[in-house]
Amino acid sequence: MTKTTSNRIDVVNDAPLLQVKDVVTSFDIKQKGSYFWQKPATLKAVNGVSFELFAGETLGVVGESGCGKSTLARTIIGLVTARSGSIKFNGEEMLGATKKQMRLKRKDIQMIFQDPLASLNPRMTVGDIIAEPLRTYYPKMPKSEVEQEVRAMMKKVGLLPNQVNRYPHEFSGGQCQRIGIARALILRPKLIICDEPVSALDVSIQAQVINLLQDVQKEMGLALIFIAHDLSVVKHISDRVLVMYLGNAVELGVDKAIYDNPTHPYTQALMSAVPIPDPQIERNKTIQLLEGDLPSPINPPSGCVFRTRCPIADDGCAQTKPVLEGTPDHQVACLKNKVTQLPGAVA
Ligand SMILES: Nc1ncnc2c1ncn2[C@@H]1O[C@H](COP(=O)(O)OP(=O)(O)OP(=O)(O)O)[C@@H](O)[C@H]1O
Repeated sequence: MTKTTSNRIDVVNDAPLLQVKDVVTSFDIKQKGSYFWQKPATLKAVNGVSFELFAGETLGVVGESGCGKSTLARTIIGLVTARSGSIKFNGEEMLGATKKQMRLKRKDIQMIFQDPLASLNPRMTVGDIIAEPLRTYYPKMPKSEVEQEVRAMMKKVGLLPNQVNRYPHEFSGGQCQRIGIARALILRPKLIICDEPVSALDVSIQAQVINLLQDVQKEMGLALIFIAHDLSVVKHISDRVLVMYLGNAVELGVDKAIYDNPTHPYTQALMSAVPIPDPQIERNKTIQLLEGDLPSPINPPSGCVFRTRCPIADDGCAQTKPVLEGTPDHQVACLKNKVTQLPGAVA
């Protein structure tokens, strides 16, 4: 796979399509062994995350399991409600929007899920699955037009239009993900949130699905939020990357800054595990292993949440919580390591 150049579309005034500011999403958790009169504990799955996304741009979101990537995605699309913060889409606030307002916005924001087969209704034909959003939002659209749209979309995503009456179980994992993509695209959204869209697929199929996403992104001017464990995949597809740890954004920057100059000790550890195509460099590199377990998000460490596993933390890191700071192209939330712009590191 070769890296494509940025798809970002410079819109009037360069206004962001999506503005996420200080978003906190928490869950009330009844702890094991607690009495019924005891208040549930609060688990902050997303703890004050902020970023902006522009039309046509791809933001990769990385971090180990349980760091809040999916909850962030589900909060943006409105499947869970944020406790506080602001999420603006096209300049309009989505938090606190009425159901009717939210329904209209949902037309422009779609989601693709990790398990392609499980995310499709097994009792519906592929044609009905892809057509469902059209029927919901345009109930008066003539049947023949719906059929035409569905067949055209199947073709666009590499499915045979004559498979329209088949059921999801008759398709491979990669084909099921194409069905999910067709369904997400049928309303011509502006943003697609892809939550680990290729993790469940064979490596050989992953590249096909990613290339398809990139092709439709270019053609339709889509913005993508791409959540993944595989940092190589994120590098290939992203214009910018957000690194999360225990519900917090610890580093945010253009892909070159994050991959060539990882600055937060957590990002450095993640990046050290990414395979390098040159066998000699790969053989000689040191993988930074993270000591200790991920702390419980119910009882996170004071100050910097990464300090309990950080090789460079000192007493000060327990006192002050770092915030993202740096340049527009590269920001880091660390009290010890600050962004240094390497000559030529950032385009
Ligand atoms: N509905 C829920 N109720 C209670 N806790 C939840 C809920 N959803 C997520 N969590 C908790 O929130 C934290 C973040 O979970 P989330 O699924 O967002 O992380 P993730 O980074 O997407 O992980 P993964 O990569 O494994 O999907 C975890 O501690 C998880 O247990």
